[in-house]
Amino acid sequence: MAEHAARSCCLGWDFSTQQVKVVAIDAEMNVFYEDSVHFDRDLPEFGTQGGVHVHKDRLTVTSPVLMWIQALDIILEKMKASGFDFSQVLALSGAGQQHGSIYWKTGASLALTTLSPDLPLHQQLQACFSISDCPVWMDSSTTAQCRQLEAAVGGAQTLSCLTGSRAYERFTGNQIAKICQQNHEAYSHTERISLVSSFAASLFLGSYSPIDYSDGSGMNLLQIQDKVWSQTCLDACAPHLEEKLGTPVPSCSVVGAISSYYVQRYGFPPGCKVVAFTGDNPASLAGMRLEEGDIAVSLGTSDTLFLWLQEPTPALEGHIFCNPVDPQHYMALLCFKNGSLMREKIRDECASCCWNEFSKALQSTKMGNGGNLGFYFDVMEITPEIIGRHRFDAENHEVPAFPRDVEIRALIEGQFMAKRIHAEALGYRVMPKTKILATGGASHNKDILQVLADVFGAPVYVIDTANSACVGSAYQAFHDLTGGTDVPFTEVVKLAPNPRLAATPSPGASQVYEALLPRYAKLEQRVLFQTQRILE
Ligand SMILES: O=C(CO)[C@@H](O)[C@H](O)CF
Repeated sequence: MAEHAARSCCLGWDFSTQQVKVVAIDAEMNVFYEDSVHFDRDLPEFGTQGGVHVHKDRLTVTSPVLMWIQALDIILEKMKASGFDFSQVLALSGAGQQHGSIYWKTGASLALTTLSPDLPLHQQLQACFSISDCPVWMDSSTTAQCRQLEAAVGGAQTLSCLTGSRAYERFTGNQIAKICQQNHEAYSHTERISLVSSFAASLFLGSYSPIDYSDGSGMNLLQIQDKVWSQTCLDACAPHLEEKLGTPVPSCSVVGAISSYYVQRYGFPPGCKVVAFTGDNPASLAGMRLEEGDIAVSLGTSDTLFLWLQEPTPALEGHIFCNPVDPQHYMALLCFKNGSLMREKIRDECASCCWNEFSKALQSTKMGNGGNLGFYFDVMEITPEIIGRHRFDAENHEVPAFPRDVEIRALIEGQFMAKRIHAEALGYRVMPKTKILATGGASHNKDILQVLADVFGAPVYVIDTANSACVGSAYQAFHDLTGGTDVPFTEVVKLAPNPRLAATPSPGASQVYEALLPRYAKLEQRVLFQTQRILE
């Protein structure tokens, strides 16, 4: 890569499932450098697939912590070889895949604080971990621990109100409980437990970084209203846990200056600030510059909704996290498993495998689809737990089939009505200034986006979120440089490129869907009840 002109900047890191990524952003919010190290391709000696090891039980999923450290060594050397001017880095922050946990062995802090600039990190830290293969978010082996935790606090809804989510297998508290129960020797020789985000921050700090409120909200351990650990949850998971976790901090906190290791080995300025790292989804919310009342819809293999909430109503579906940008507010995450795979199936069955035909069907059918409603879940849905295809006519009679064009509209209207209904159940409300930010594969189809705008009654914008977690982390670094919460985040990032308007609500859309949404909600409950009876 060409020699870079010296310009003050911030770095944004992302320690994601499959790679470590970095972007450099200048004061005009331009991304002028990006790089990545792909675990499977660049570190084949660890033998991961998609950055993880899926164990024989098909439930346990881990990643080797030394792989993450070696990836950081490689990416820093790549930046150095490319002539990147580290002396211009004013601050850095980052993100990590949520829920993963790292177990620092007793005495590891000494190695972390006395790093020699003559050696790479991985050679100096290889004896610092009591668990070498760390559980990550794809793990689903802790169902027993989830039930124990919910029982200890008084049930799933109580846990959700306390920590923002009912117990989920991937959530860190349940993972720690499993390690404490099944590998107590390792647990007792652990002096610090980090999330992937705070682990990465610790590498740059040269000491243990605290866990931030947002990523800490993904553990089933943090009281999201008071922003302190729930002693009941800690005690239910493992003994002496609070001392191993440290005290959580606001997501836009400076946690220290960069370790002298990076000053001497790479030329970072001694005053380079390290801003608390957070989870990849909270960082993406910052990267998409979501504001109060906005909603981000990622239309991918599974569909994910990011919501900005002032007053959340925790439920048994979805997740409420502390907001990474405004410590007084919250964010929510809703995952819908039957996303683009379902859209592609109906395209193949009803539009001759052709997106243009699919779009023509949406153009030729009216909003509300003549009262026909459909539920399309070829794999067990997460939100809510329904499986199968269920179609209803205008009189709520279940019918075996729809004409092709009606089927296509019923799929898309149903997917978006479900999103609105479950978002509103978490406390979300469409506001006059609401923007919908669409991203992911299906956001390239303007007819699908038109239905999204009509169902929500709000304008739809499209944004590129390829590096949203990295970019959001760099924005956070800048935010802290310019005064932290004293200066609105939106003010700091106002020069960033704006999203493109793609669709606005059709005339009469709100009347149509205000009438249809309650019907859809009632029929969803009916189908949910049917599914639960079948599964019993
Ligand atoms: O489990 C998740 C969120 O709850 C995933 O989005 C991970 O953060 C992906 F790394």
